[in-house]
Amino acid sequence: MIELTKTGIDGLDEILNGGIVKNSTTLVSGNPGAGKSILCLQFIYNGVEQFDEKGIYLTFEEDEEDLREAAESIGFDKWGEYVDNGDIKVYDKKVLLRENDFSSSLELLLDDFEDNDYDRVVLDSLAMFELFFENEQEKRTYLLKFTDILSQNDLTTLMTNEQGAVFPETEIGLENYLTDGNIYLIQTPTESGVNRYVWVAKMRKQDIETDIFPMEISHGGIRVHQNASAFSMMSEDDNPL
Ligand SMILES: Nc1ncnc2c1ncn2[C@@H]1O[C@H](COP(=O)(O)OP(=O)(O)OP(=O)(O)O)[C@@H](O)[C@H]1O
Repeated sequence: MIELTKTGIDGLDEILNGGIVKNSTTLVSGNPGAGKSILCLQFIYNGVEQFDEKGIYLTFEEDEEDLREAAESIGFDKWGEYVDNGDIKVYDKKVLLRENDFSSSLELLLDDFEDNDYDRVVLDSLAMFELFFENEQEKRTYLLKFTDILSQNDLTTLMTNEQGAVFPETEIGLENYLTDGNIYLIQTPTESGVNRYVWVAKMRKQDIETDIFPMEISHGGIRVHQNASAFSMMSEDDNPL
């Protein structure tokens, strides 16, 4: 029986057929503003709030204070409280870049994994590997090592991946092979704002709904509509954007 980690995100667990496979690494791809960070914050926040599961958030883009502000402004009101009491551990760019090579950061993390019983990890973003390694071969080796360590420590991980194009690119990068799951967040501009969609393209060992489903971002985070018509039925006033 495959164990699943629920995201707690309305509609997403349903299209994932229950949740993300436990101990797996899933790539969350999308262009800027598509909602990658919000999905990841929500995954970690819901872990503590709904499932009593501790989480680690690794970010190279922001510092802890900014992340706290972003989380609380979207409605994850107790984010700061959870960080302060240790249910959520944030490794921000100040901490991660203080170590100037990846092995030192990795050791720091390993010690923490051993000392604490975490369940969920977010890495925002995969582009950090570009920062540490210029050499493609070295990048691959460490990425593989990193995903192995995560899985050995029973961690369910989301990694974000910045995409240039609005629609998923057809060229499949190495990171897609190294990860167990692939979630794409897509946004398309409309006259009044933007339409948002989620596409779970892959989830190893799981029978998933591979259609593209509409989603929205509003106070409280992401909600996925399982019925494609739900989005078009929303009135302009209901549209958060
Ligand atoms: N309270 C809110 N209500 C509606 N939409 C919101 C709210 N807060 C943020 N958003 C939307 O969420 C999007 C930001 O999402 P997020 O930061 O997760 O994107 P991202 O994919 O991580 O982008 P980047 O790669 O630039 O960090 C923005 O497009 C913003 O319009």
